[in-house]
Amino acid sequence: MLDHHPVAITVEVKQEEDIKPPPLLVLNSQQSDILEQREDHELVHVMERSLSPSLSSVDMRMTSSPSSIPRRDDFFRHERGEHFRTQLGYDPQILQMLKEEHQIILENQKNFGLYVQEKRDGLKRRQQLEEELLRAKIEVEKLKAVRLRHDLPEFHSAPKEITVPKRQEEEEPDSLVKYFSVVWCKASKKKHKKWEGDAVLIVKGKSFTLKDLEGKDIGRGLAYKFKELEKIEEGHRVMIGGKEVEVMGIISPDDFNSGRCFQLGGGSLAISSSSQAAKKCFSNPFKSVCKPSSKENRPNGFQDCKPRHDPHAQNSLVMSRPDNNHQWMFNKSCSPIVDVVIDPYLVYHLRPHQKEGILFLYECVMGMRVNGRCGAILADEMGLGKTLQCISLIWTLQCQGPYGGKPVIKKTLIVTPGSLVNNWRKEFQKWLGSERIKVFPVDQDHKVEEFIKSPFYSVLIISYEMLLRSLDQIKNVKFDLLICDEGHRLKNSAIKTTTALISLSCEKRIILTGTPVQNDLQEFFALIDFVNPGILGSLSSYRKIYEEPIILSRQPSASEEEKELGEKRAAELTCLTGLFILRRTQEVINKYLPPKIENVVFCRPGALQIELYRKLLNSQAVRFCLQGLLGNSPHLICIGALKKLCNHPCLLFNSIKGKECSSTWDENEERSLYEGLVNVFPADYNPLMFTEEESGKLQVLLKLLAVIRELRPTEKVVLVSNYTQTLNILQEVCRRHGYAFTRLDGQTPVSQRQQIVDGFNSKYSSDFIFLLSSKAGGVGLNLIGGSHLILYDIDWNPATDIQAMSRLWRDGQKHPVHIYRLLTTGTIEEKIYQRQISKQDLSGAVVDLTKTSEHIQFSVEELKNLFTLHESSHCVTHDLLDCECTGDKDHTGDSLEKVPISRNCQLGPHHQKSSSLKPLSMSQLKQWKHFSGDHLNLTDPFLERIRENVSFFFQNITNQSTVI
Ligand SMILES: Nc1ncnc2c1ncn2[C@@H]1O[C@H](COP(=O)(O)OP(=O)(O)OP(=O)(O)O)[C@@H](O)[C@H]1O
Ligand SMILES: [Mg+2]
Repeated sequence: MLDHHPVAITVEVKQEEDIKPPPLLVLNSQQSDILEQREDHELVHVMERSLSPSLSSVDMRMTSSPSSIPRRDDFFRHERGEHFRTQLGYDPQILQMLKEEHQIILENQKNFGLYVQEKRDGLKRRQQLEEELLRAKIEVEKLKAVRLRHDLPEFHSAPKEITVPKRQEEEEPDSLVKYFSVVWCKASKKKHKKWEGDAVLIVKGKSFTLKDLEGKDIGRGLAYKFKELEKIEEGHRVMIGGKEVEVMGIISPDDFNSGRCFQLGGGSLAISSSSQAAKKCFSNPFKSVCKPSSKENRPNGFQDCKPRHDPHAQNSLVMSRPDNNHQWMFNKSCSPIVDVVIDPYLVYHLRPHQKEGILFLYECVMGMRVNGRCGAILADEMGLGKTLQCISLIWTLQCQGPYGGKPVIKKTLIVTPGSLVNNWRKEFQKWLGSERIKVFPVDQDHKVEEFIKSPFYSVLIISYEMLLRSLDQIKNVKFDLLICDEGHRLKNSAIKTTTALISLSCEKRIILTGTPVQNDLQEFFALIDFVNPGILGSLSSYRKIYEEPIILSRQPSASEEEKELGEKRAAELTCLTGLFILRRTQEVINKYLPPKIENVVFCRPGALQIELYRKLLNSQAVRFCLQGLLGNSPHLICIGALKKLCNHPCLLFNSIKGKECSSTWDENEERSLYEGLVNVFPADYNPLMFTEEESGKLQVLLKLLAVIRELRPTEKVVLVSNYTQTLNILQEVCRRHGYAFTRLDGQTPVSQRQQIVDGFNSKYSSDFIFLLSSKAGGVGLNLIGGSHLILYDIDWNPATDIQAMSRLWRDGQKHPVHIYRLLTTGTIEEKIYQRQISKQDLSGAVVDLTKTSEHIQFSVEELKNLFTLHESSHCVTHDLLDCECTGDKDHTGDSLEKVPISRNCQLGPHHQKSSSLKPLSMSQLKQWKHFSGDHLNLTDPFLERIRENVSFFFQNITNQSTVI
C-alpha cells in the first residue's frame, strides 16, 4: 500500500496579488493541517492536509531558479488521486538570504504565494537546503492548525460548470464508476466560495453520491447526462442536492476501495518515511550503524557528541537514525545526531525477536513509524519477554537520544495487574541490577506521594486499581512514557481505567498484551485509539469506513462487490495499524525451551459419581431445561452441579446442604435439581471426611503426585483449578499426604503474590505443590520453578487453560515440562473439551479471557448432548474423531490433512500465523499419539502408574530433541 520512495517537494515562488505579506516559511512538509499565517514574523508552516497517506516520505526542496511562474490553477495539484493545496510564505529576512543564495525570483517580496509540487528526485538538493537552513538557525516557533477552507483565497480560475439537464436522453452504460475528491459548500452565487468541507464523490452509472470524510452520505443525484459525467475532471463544478461541489482530483478505485481516501478527514494519517527504515532494519538491525561523527550529521558549529555505547562493536544493537523529516520536526536546536545504542549488557541476553521488538518499540515511540504518532501495541504471545523488551527501551530512552545524545524520557509510568507489580520490579532488577535504574513499585507500604517527593525514582509501577485511587496525585507528575501491561483491558474506551490513563496526556503509550487484539473490531478500535488517538478518525467514521463494510462482507448473504470491498478495507486497516502493532508467536522461542509433553487424561468416574450423575440428569430441572421450559439460564445451574460432581461429590453435597433451607425462586429451581440426591450419599456422609476414591480424577491426581515425587524428587508441580472450593479439597489432600504446598488464589493479597511466586520458584524452597486458581493468578505469572502442571478441571474458555499452561513452559525453564489435563470420561468435562477444540466453537471469541460460560448460547440440541452421560465409552472425544483405531496400541491419526487453526478474527485471515498457544482443533488432536488405559506397553512411566484409573490418553510432545 505504501509508496516508500522518497519524494521531494519542489518549492517555487510566485507572485500573488491579494495576499497579505505572509511572514512564513515552510520547514516541514509533513504537517497534515493548514497552519495559520502569523503576522509576527514567526516561521510557520502552511500546508493543508495535503500529503496523502500513500506517501511514505515527503521532503522539501527549493528550486534555485524556477523555470516558470506557475499559473493560478497550478495551486491545485493532483497526485495519485490526492490533492493538496499549499500556501507558503517567508520571513522577509530569510527571504533575503534565500534570494541571495538561490537567486529566487521575487517580483514583490511582500506579496507572493508558493507553488509546491511533488517530485521524486531532489534528495541531494534537499540536504543542501537543510544544511543552509540549519546554518541560519531557523526555528519553527509555532505550528497552529486552521482549516484552509476558512480563509485561503482562491487561486484557481473559475472552473467550468457542468450543466445538469433535467432529463437524460442517451443510453449510457451503468458500469461507469469513478471517484473524485471534492470540496463542497451550499449553493450560492458568490464568486469567492467558502468551502465547507471535503468529500468524496462517487459517480456510478448515471448517479452521484457524495460522502463526507467520515463515510456518511451527504448528497445524492440522479439522471445526469452520461457524456457530461464522463467529462468530469479536476476543476469541474457540479450541483448535488443543493450543494455546490468542486472536483479537486481523481481518486483511484484502489484508494476508494481501501478507504484511504477518507482518512484525510478525521484521522489524517501521514506515514513517516522512517517506516521504511523500520521495515528494512528488521532483517538486520546492526546494519543501521552509522558513524557518529559523519559529516552528514554535523551541522556547522556543533561539536561531536559521542554515543553512549560503541555502535561499531560486535553485536551492537543500534536504533534507527531519525530521517530528515524527523529532524525537521524534533531537532529544533539543531543538535548533532548521535547513535542510540542498546546497552551491551542487555544485548548479551536478548533473543533475536526481542532485539527486533526493541527496535520496533523505539521507532514507534519516537514517532518514526507513523508520523507524529508515538503509540505502539506489543502483542507478542505469552512468555516472549515483553517485560524485558520494555525494560530495555526504558533504560535506553532514559539515558540516550538521537539529538545531541539528550535523553528522550525522564519518567515512565507502568500500569499492570496487581499481581504483576512486583514481577516488574524483579524483572528490572534481574536485567539491570538495582543501581542503574530506580523503580518505585506502589503497594500498601509505598505510596505514590513518596515517588513524587523523591527525585530518585524514574519509573513508577502501579496496579490498575491503585492508579484509579491515586489518579489525582499521578496527574501531578509529567510522565514521558506510559506502559500498560496486560493492556487488553483497555479495549473499552468508556471504562474508568481508560479515561484515567488518557487524562494523563502522555504521548508515548505502549500497550502490552498476550491476547490477540483483532477479534472484535470495536475493541480493536479502542486499543488503537488509545495508543494513537484519532489515527483511525472518529469512532463513527471508523464504523462507516471499516467496520460496517468488513462485517457486511462476512455475512453469508454478502454480494461479490461487498465481499471485495470488505476484504480491501480489512487489508487496509491491517496494513495501517500493522505499522505500530507487533505480534510474534511462541514459535520464536521454542528452540530455547525444553520439551513439552502434553497429556489429556480421561479418568474413569467413581461409582458414587456415576450414580449421582444419573440422578442429576433425571432431575426435573434438567428435563425442563431440555424442553426449554425455564427461563433465567437454569442450564447454568445444572452445568455447575455436574462440574462440581466431576471434581468431587463432596462439593455437590455441600451445595445440596446449602440450599436445603433456602426459599428464593432461583434457589427453588436449584433445589429441584438436587431433589433426592442426598439419599444417594451414605447416611453418615461427612464432606470434610471425603475419600479419594469418590472421585476418579482425584485418584488419578494422587497417583500422579506420588509417581512424580518418586521419579523426580526435585521437581515441582503446579496444580490448577478454576474453583476455590476445589482448591480447598486439593489442599486438604496435600495436607493428608504430607506434600508441602503454597497457594495463590483470588483471596491472596496482591502484596504477597510475588513473594509466594518467588518462594516457589526458588531452588531452596521445600514446596512441592503450587495450588493456583487460574482465574485469579494466571495472567502474566512466571512459575518456572514447576515442571509439572496438572489442570484439575476445565474451563469453557481455552484461553484460561492456555494461560495457565504457559506459566511453566517459558524462558528460563530448565526441565522438560509435563502437562496433564484431567477429564472425567463420558461426562460434561469431555463435552467442554470438545467444545474448546472443535472448529465450530472457535468461531466465538473464545481466546478472550473475559468470556465465560454465561456468554455462551446453547441450542436445545447442544444441551441434550451436554446432559448425556456416556457410560460405556472409553473416550467420547476419540469416538468423535472418526479414527479407525481401537485404542489398544499407540496410534497417531493417519490423516495428513492439517487443518489450520482458525480464530475468529474480524479482520479476516490476514497475517495469521500458526501458534502453539492457540486452541487445538479436532483434526490436530487426531495427530496426537493416543491409546487406551488398557494398552499393554506404556512407555511413559508417569502414565504407566496412573493407567488403572484411566480409560484413555492423548499425548503430544513438542521440542522432543531440545537439550537445554
Ligand atoms: N532473553 C531472555 N533470556 C532468558 N530469560 C528471558 C529472556 N527474556 C525473557 N525471559 C524470561 O522469560 C519469562 C517470561 O517473560 P515475560 O514475563 O516478560 O513474558 P511476557 O511476554 O510478559 O508474557 P505474558 O504475556 O505471559 O505476560 C520471564 O521469566 C523472563 O525473565
Ligand atoms: Mg507479561
